[in-house]
Amino acid sequence: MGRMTVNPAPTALWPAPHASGAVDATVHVPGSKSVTNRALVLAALASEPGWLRRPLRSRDTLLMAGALRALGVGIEEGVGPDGSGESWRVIPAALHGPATVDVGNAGTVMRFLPPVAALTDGPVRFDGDPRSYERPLSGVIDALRVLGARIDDDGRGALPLTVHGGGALDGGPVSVDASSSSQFVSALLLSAPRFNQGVEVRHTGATLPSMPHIRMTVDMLRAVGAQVDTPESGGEPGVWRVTPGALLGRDLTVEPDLSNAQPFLAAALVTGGKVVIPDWPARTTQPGDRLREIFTEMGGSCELTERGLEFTGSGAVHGIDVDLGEVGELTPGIAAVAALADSPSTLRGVAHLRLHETDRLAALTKEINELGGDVTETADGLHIRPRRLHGGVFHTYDDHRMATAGAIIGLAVDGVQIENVATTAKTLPDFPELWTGMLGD
Ligand SMILES: O=C(O)C1=C[C@@H](OP(=O)(O)O)[C@@H](O)[C@H](O)C1
Ligand SMILES: C=C(OP(=O)(O)O)C(=O)O
Repeated sequence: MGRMTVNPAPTALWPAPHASGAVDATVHVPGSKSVTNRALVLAALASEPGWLRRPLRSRDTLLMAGALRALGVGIEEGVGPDGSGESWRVIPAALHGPATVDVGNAGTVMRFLPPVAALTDGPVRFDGDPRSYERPLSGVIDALRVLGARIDDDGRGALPLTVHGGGALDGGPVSVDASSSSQFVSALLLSAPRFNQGVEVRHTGATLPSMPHIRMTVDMLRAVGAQVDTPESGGEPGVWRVTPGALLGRDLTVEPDLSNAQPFLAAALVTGGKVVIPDWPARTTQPGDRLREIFTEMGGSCELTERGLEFTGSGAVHGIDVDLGEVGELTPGIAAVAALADSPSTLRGVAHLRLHETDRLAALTKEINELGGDVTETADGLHIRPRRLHGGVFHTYDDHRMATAGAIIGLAVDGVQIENVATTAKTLPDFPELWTGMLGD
């Protein structure tokens, strides 16, 4: 079992609202973290300014924007060309060091930015939350060294570290074991159009999690004019190639974060109610789109209409046996629903979650069991046998998805208190307001 990160500061307890009946609400979910942070990097590396509309403003994306600004990129508040508000104008500029980057505990910032830093003309120091020192990064560090970068770290292949930008990077072929995080592959691909020789990334590990997130990287690169060859476009299995070339400045509207839609859909499922999520994309690479299928198997039904995704619970919640390797970030919310189901569940393919914001397998097991549940860890996931749960404190370990998982359980179980609900600010700062708004609708 891995180590759970514990916030040493005493933090407030949030009484998770108990649902008195079936929810019936429309919830506007803010923009996708994964899309916003990729769009910021690509816009910063482009050869002309671009627009980002309805960007997510959360801890992870503000850290990304702050880091790019520290490297010289202009990111201004603005009104988009169509007059809509809530936009960022990204103005690329020569990338400079020295600079300091705070990654917080954002996987996207700690993995996507070292390749960008290698293109600057000076030292860029990376630091972050204590947990960021424990999260895997060696795939990015080792690969960048092979591609020509100079990096000082303390020998652990992790944060903190300094990338000594040389004004350019050779690029070329590189092998990486991305079995601990798909973000290693995404990181190398995102900056590769700016490497002298582009990149050829060959994944060498036995497994590769979160493929939809790699597809998101490829799609977004292509949308700004990059040439990318992938295993899916007829290339070799496990090999991605990016050709060097200039990137376009685009006008991109960010989709709602479908993984952050999860607790609201779960609310419809566990209360036998209905939730509508406006602007659910008809086609997307976001892993949260798989919820339509997973939560249907668990007892709900859904329909994409002109109002958005209309999701309805039947009143029954069923267990599920599912491999979540492609959609690991959905695991905490699925585990919460599974703990309230009428039959056991097996969640598989997510061993790498032990190195996410916290050890999510250990944290879910401990917190659900402390409310009276019966969860056991397996080598790559969880067995969940539903039991009658009781109230108590649900600890979050600085993990936004633990907080939302606890809130789902609180809908059905009286007296659940979430410790440090404010940790949802990592990707969804408005969570408590959206949650109580949904219940009051
Ligand atoms: O590239 C991305 O935006 C992400 C990739 C996934 O990371 P891992 O492959 O490390 O699980 C996912 O869990 C994370 O929330 C976001
Ligand atoms: C794993 C996650 O985040 P990160 O981008 O920090 O890896 C997550 O949001 O579930």
